[in-house]
Amino acid sequence: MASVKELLVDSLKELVEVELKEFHWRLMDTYHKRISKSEIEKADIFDTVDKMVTCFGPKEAVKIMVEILRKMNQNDLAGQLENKHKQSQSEDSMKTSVPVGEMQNFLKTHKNNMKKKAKYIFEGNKQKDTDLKAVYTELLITEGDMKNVNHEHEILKIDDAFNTKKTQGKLIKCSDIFNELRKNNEKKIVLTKGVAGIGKTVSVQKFILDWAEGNTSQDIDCVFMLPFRETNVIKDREVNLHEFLQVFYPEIKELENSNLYSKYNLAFIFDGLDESQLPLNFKSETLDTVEKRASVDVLFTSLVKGKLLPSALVWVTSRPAAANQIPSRYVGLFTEVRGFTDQQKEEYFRKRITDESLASRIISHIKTSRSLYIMCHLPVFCWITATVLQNILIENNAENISTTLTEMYIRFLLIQMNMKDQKYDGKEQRQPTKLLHSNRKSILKLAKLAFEQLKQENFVFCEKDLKACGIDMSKDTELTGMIAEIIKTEDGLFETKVFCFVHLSVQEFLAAVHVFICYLNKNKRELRFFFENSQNTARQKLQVLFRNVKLHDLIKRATYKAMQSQRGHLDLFLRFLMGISLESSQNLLKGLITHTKDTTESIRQTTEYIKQVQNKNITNEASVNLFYCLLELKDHSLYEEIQSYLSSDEHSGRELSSSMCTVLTYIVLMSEKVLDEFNPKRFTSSPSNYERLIPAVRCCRKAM
Ligand SMILES: Nc1ncnc2c1ncn2[C@@H]1O[C@H](COP(=O)(O)OP(=O)(O)OP(=O)(O)O)[C@@H](O)[C@H]1O
Repeated sequence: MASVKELLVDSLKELVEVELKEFHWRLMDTYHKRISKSEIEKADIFDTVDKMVTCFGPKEAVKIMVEILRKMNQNDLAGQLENKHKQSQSEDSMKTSVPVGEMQNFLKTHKNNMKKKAKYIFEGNKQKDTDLKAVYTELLITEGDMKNVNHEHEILKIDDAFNTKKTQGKLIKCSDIFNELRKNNEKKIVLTKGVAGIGKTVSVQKFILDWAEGNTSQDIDCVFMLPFRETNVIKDREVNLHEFLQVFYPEIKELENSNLYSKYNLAFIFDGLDESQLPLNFKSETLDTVEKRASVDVLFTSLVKGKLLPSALVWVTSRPAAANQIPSRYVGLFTEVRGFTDQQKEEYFRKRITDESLASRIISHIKTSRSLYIMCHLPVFCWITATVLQNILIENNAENISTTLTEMYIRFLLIQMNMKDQKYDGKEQRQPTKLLHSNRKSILKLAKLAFEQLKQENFVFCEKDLKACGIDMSKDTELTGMIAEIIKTEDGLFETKVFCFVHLSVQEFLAAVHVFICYLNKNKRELRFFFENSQNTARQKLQVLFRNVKLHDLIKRATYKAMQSQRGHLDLFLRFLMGISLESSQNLLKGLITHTKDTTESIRQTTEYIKQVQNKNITNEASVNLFYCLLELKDHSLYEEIQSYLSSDEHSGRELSSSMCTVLTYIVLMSEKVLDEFNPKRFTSSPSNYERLIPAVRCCRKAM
């Protein structure tokens, strides 16, 4: 039986040249938003069919062709196409072992299951799941410039670069993501980047919920959500696509011989590329059939390349540093999650905290602290802040509220420990030092686990990994609130449980706690990771063990390691490590740490060092991360310096480095303030730096 494409080609072959022209004109007239004019103008019948199928999917392409042929009075041709398509569908369904009714049942059940999963946000509290709709606040997502993501940008075609730049900055709703992709061109993957905790996973969840509730993207029959952290578990297996999906969706087991992969519109969402342990080798073999087995890496790269299931849609999310692992030539739409605007921050707190007066108090409190307010553009930080401040303000009306990200995470740790004690051990609320002291062993074990796994870029662990750090699974309460079981897989007779931290940022925070405690306790063996490199001789390795490790040395090495990391997996860790070194943080951690250390001089040296690095030519991500590191050290001087450049008409008197230009742009974007006039010449005279300032132009009334 002929394929859909063959049926479509056969129909177009019947048209004479002028009729084909009319067909193209009608197609463009109605669907110009989804298919580009320039592509269709020069297309022959084969190109036209290919474009239609890629753009609309096979079923919809037939429907559209029938509709246009009817408008052209080609009723016989339209009728023939419709009948042949129906016939081929019923023949197909007879060929498969799965009757149509059963398939429809599966699709319905799957949609329902996806709805149930997407309904709640995973915040580590099994007893009290957070309802997505109750707290979901629209996020700022913009169409970005792939050029900024890909290191190979020099080889991008000029017209590609122009096309992306033209629309740069356009706002995109997560529920429209695939509609936007299809408007763009025939490439089928969306790549969304965003820093840790900015709301990538929640955006994906919101898309799924909207789809599963029948509100958007109803042309997609089936959506599969595939978090990279979970796919890592089977990364070494050889599987075909069906077997791969079955690991996450056991309900598709019976559909192996069905027409699910050939006749239905499918969307695959791969969340968290930065957590992937796949080699992502796009130059390796390519798979083009569902039946053949290959490594998970080949399956994923073939889907992205559009060779495996060419009409399926793919959405990949990633933290910025890892996003460049997908070559830009496969990306049809590139978006960036930018977090909450000032208005959205407020909206979030009002949704999350139902007691209106408490919400108002929290909002006004956050507004009084500059760094807290800036940080709150990160939704994850809003969540932690809401949890912490709610607790503090309800409990003891305290006025002295911490302001750094790190201090918020320490308080979050205290809240989770307190909740655990009250729930499982029936203990009354206790004073923080006592609370940390009594949970010391558990926290130290978790912190060790966090660091051990972070070093290896591992974000999911099995019972064996927990045991290696002395965590006893039978004492389930040890894990409560900070770590959670995510999946259970059945491997033959054995059941494997897989765990992860409640949020990746919690793992990064605990890893920093571990490293700081090792520094305090002079546990040099544990700190070797920062001082060693592969070229070290055995003697040099031994020297590390005898060296007196100074805090600013350790931080310098950690900064270097973080900037070396391809996937940026140490960025947040670095911020926490700096934050913990402050005396105020050490005081909060009393009970967990046995003694504190005066770190004033080390911190002075560290801030100086960061400012030196900021003057060098470093990546955008490193610039922004180091800017945050300074805020973590409660050093607001860079922030204030940049504000002064923005508010004055004068030349700053200082030529800003490329890194400082990035930070300036970042501050302008985050502050939401519309500048009256933006004149890059005030800050820099280097044309290459102007490029880093382009996004800031969006936020001003007049740009020079
Ligand atoms: N749009 C939103 N509305 C309300 N809360 C949100 C939103 N986006 C994120 N959050 C909150 O922030 C937390 C972190 O978000 P999410 O897990 O989506 O971040 P992420 O970008 O995927 O981070 P990572 O790269 O670390 O995995 C969520 O658990 C939720 O509490």
